[in-house]
Amino acid sequence: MATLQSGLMRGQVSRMGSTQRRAAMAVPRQIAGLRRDVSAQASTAKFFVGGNWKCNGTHASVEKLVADLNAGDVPADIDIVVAPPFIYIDYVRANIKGAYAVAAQNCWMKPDGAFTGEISAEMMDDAGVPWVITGHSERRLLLGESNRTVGLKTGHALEAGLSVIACVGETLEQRNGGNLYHTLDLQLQALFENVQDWGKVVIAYEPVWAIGTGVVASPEQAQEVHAYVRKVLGDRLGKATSEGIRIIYGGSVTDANCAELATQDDIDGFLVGGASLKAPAFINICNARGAVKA
Ligand SMILES: O=C(CO)COP(=O)(O)O
Repeated sequence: MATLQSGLMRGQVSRMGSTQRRAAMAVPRQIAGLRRDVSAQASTAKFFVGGNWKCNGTHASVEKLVADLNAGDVPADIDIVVAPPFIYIDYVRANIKGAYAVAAQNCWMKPDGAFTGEISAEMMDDAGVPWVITGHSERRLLLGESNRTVGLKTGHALEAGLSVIACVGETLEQRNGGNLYHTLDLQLQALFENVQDWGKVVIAYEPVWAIGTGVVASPEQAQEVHAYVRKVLGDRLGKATSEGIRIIYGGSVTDANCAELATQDDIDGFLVGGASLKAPAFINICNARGAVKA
């Protein structure tokens, strides 16, 4: 229990239900040591906050969320992107203020054709949607998207002119089985095989065990993985490129835990699920580092 407590934010455990507590107890605070020295690199990137609304909302609730986001003060010197369900994207795009860009939560990997139910990156570009999320763990795990599929979608979206938030992250079984870095290596390799222009890619590290569980990675746990990802990027792309790529953290981020996470050298922002549906919390997360207001 001491290990669990020390790995979580203060007060978090007492607010959890029993299922969440069990999940939290299975999360080791100390993960296997890094295979390489990662201390030589640090981020120079602009802070980035994404709100992934997932499959949530009604027209009425989306209208209210947009109005509430429009009423809030957010920093002018960061990037903020919200990802509504497809059917509400155009409404949000047309009505949200300029501080926020919109994203789709998925895209297809061909421009057009007989792909019933899919929406292509070209269509998003045509409809004024500049961002897309690829490789979210819910699509990997619930819809069977492989590393290869995620790589192809990411590469295709970039070629179609979109910017991409590409998600990586391990399950609890992978972490506990000592496969954290191997899992990340394979996920990143699929991106290396398909991405030409890294200037339009944000990487979201989202440990599956932290998504929607209330069990946030500790700042040290998140930093350790972010530093590893940046080192891998640096080895493949060069130090200057890797330092400019945003590596953001997702998994039970709230306005209570974001400030401490944001102090870590290699945490360049957040991808927020549940808390992005509440405007005051999301606005507070956008202000996690404190900055000049828009
Ligand atoms: O999956 C996530 C963002 O993409 C994280 O979700 P939660 O913030 O609800 O844990």
